[in-house]
Amino acid sequence: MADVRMLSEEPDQRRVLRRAWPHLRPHRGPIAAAVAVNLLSTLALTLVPVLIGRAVDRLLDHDRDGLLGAAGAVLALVVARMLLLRASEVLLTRAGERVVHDLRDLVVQRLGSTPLRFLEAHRGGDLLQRSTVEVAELATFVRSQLPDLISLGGYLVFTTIVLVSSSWQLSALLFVVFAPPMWLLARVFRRAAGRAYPAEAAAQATVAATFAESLQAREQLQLDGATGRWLDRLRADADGYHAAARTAQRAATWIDGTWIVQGLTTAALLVGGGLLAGADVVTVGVVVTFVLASRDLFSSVDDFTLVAGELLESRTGLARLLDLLDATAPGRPAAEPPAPGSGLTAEGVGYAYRSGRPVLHDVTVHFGPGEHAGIAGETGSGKTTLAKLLCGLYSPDTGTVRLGGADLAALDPGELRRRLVLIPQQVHLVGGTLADNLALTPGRPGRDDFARAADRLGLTGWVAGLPGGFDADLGRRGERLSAGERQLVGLLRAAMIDPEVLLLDEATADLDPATAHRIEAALARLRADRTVLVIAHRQTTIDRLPRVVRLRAGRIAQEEPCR
Ligand SMILES: Nc1ncnc2c1ncn2[C@@H]1O[C@H](COP(=O)(O)OP(=O)(O)OP(=O)(O)O)[C@@H](O)[C@H]1O
Repeated sequence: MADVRMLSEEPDQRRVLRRAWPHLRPHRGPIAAAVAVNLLSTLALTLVPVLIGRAVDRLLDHDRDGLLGAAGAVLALVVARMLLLRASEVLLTRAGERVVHDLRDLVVQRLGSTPLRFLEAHRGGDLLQRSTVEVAELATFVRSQLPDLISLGGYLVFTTIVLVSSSWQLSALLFVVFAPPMWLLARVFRRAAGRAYPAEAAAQATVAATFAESLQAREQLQLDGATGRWLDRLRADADGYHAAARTAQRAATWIDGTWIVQGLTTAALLVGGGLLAGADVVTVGVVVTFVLASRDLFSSVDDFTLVAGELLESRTGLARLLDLLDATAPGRPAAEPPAPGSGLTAEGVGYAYRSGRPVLHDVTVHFGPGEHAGIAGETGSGKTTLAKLLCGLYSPDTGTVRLGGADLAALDPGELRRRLVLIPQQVHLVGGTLADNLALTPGRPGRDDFARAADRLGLTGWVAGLPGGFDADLGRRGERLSAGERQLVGLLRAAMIDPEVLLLDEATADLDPATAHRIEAALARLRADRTVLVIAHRQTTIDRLPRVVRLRAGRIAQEEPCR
């Protein structure tokens, strides 16, 4: 079995920003502008305590004009800060939303074109969590926390510069009393949160996956009377999530220690500042500036630790999303499309769903252009698997499938889907009308195309018989149609795509004679100028086919002579 790159529950959290850079680069201009405006607004805020300190010194000097000037400057700074902050929030949210929007598009596009083997190897809930919940959380972070995070970072830098340039002695005192314990607390929090948050995200994904599975398997679970046991599993997953969430909560309590450090620092500043002012080393205004700025600094550090928690969570989500994007990145560049009309060939093809248990062995078979043939064999002999390999839905583990000489694995996926169409046993339909389902065909076909396809396949009467015609509501996932009727929808889609090779995996469910006849008649009309391969499950079909390739336990057993 060819290796599938499995996504880890614990994503690679190193160099997340560098890995995200290719997705940020197209938006670097708006991001840089938003960050610059945000930093300007932060600078305005940082200068307020300095001006208040100056105002206090003017007051003590009985300098009335100086006092009024400082007070006016404070007012102007506050207004400027408000306007700049608002502008930066709008700019940053706009730029961030664009990045998230593009990421969402990309993940949908990658999941749509990634090999089925990758999708089958992962739990649906996990992929759902990464491609929807993780993206939504990133969008929330960009809208609500990212502007704060940038302001806080800027505020810490600007305040440090202002304080050091006002008094190095008080700055040294502030640094010695405040920085080491805060650094220690931040380190402990980071270590605890670094483990707890990914574990919480993984446990949440497990609950989503089990829940999604229970919806898919609900009928079978009820039929088997296994609902109780399944509930036990759901409960165990929920307990796991609960425990992981509590650990994450405990990690967050380290942040409370910052209150004690803040109280100690204010006391130290008041005593140290008082002594320095008494010795005329600094003015009273500088002490006021320090006390005010340090209070702002504390609340910034508080906010920073809170936002840092959100940042770590969002970083985990972004890392999980980037892992998914890396794992689903397109492979080698597409090869030149082959000229039409050289037929379809499997050369020494082997395939295994699970390691060491191949279901196809060394299958070599050629179907010429315009040939009408069947693939038959007992249940489980590998007919459906061969059909999926012949239309490029799966890539073989060994050997090659070629269309007119070109390896299907190297063809552009769009080209592949236009030239080879497989109608499976169970055609999957989406909730909505017949027209909604027919519209899910390359080239954005409209009503006229639907009507032409129906006319070409002799299905106009069948469509007219549905309540509402093309507007007939097919129910959730098309459940109002039988397996055979779903295949008619598949044939209508195929008629619009007009592929070079059409593979039909006959529905195994019992078809009513009218539907069986409609499928046969539609296939006969579709045959002209194209290779049509039928995975034949019914003897009546086998009897009608001009050539039948028979599989036994994954090998070509015999070819029945042309009739
Ligand atoms: N998605 C899958 N994962 C694992 N094993 C699979 C999967 N699909 C098919 N198989 C196994 O591969 C083997 C071949 O299955 P396949 O569906 O190709 O046979 P088939 O001849 O089309 O059978 P049928 O006539 O019942 O449709 C079977 O043993 C089946 O259990």
